[in-house]
Amino acid sequence: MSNYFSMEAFDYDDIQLIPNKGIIKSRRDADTSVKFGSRTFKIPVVPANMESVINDDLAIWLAENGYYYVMHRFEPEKRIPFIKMMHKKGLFASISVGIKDSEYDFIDELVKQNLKPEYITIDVAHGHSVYVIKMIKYIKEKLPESFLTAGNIATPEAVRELENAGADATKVGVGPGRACITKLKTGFGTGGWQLAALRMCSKVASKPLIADGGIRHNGDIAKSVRFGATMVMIGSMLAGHKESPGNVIKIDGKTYKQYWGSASEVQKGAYRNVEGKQMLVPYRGSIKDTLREMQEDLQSSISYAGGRDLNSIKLVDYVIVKDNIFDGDK
Ligand SMILES: NC(=O)C1=CN([C@@H]2O[C@H](COP(=O)(O)OP(=O)(O)OC[C@H]3O[C@@H](n4cnc5c(N)ncnc54)[C@H](OP(=O)(O)O)[C@@H]3O)[C@@H](O)[C@H]2O)C=CC1
Ligand SMILES: Nc1nc2c(ncn2[C@@H]2O[C@H](COP(=O)(O)O)[C@@H](O)[C@H]2O)c(=O)[nH]1
Repeated sequence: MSNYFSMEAFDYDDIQLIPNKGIIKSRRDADTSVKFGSRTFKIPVVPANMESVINDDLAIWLAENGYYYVMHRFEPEKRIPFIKMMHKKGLFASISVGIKDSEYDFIDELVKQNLKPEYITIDVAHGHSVYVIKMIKYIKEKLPESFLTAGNIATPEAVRELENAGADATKVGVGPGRACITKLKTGFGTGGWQLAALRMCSKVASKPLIADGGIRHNGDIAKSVRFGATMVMIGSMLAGHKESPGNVIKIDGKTYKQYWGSASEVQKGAYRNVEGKQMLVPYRGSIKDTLREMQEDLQSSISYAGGRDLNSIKLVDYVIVKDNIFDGDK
């Protein structure tokens, strides 16, 4: 068992990365692309696989425009038509599954229909579980060509066990999400120290990690890359767009969109094992502008890191400046 007591706990707001001598003439020369599975994507960012963040139209747009996506699993009967639709359009299919018995039938049905989604994500709250390990083994046996991500987890032990079971990537983050109340309801998770948890997991990971939850500023993407993330999953910051599934709400002349947790009462339709809430996020226009700005900011990060691509960010020094980073206005 690791000794977590001696671990330095810090989060995104406690860290600043230290610049190196720049070697590129323009930020436009910085390459933000990332390989994940057999494909290369424009930026290491993926919208959360939540019903309030992604839908069919957005998945199509993301796949067509060089971005990674993961469709949510909350309309299970639509997954097979979704895979067929994406493949008919010549696009990759990336779906989520759970671990209940019916999900084994779903995998069997994919095999029966010879449907091979390029990416599968096992999406459960407590990913370090014998039932997740069982599902990983089943999927890798039945659909060995699909790139399989498993999560969510919080510890190096979990990374090792899920990788050893056959996962091609693991997803780190239990409780740091904006719509999350896991930390309050259960007392568990990486809320408040997600970045340190990511660093700890990256020390043992031999396959890609996805940092999931807690991103509040574009600079947090570069910080995630510095501490070991290949991909960064984002919910609340990508839920307020015209393309986002939530309803538009106007209050006192300001426009918002609804964002709800996947373990919220709204999602579950019942108040049972609720670990999420519904909230409003500011309306932000088109997602393509937000993703473009994320790419530009990441290009600046690469320049400050003194390199030409994302690898340069992984090597920079950093300082911990606890409770000292303000946005200039506070
Ligand atoms: N990243 C995060 O911090 C969190 C994310 N979520 C998201 O909410 C959605 C619903 O999650 P989840 O409740 O796992 O989905 P499910 O309702 O599909 O539950 C997964 C399965 O695991 C069982 N289970 C056993 N222990 C736990 C546990 N501690 N937490 C959850 N399930 C457990 C459940 O049984 P039973 O219901 O009978 O216990 C169920 O069979 C997912 O999309 C998940 O990613 C939810 C919470 C935290
Ligand atoms: N504890 C809970 N976590 C949830 C729930 N629904 C989603 N999530 C996780 O949050 C991230 C997104 O985080 P954000 O900080 O970018 O908003 C998402 O990918 C899930 O891992 C929930 O109901 N409870």
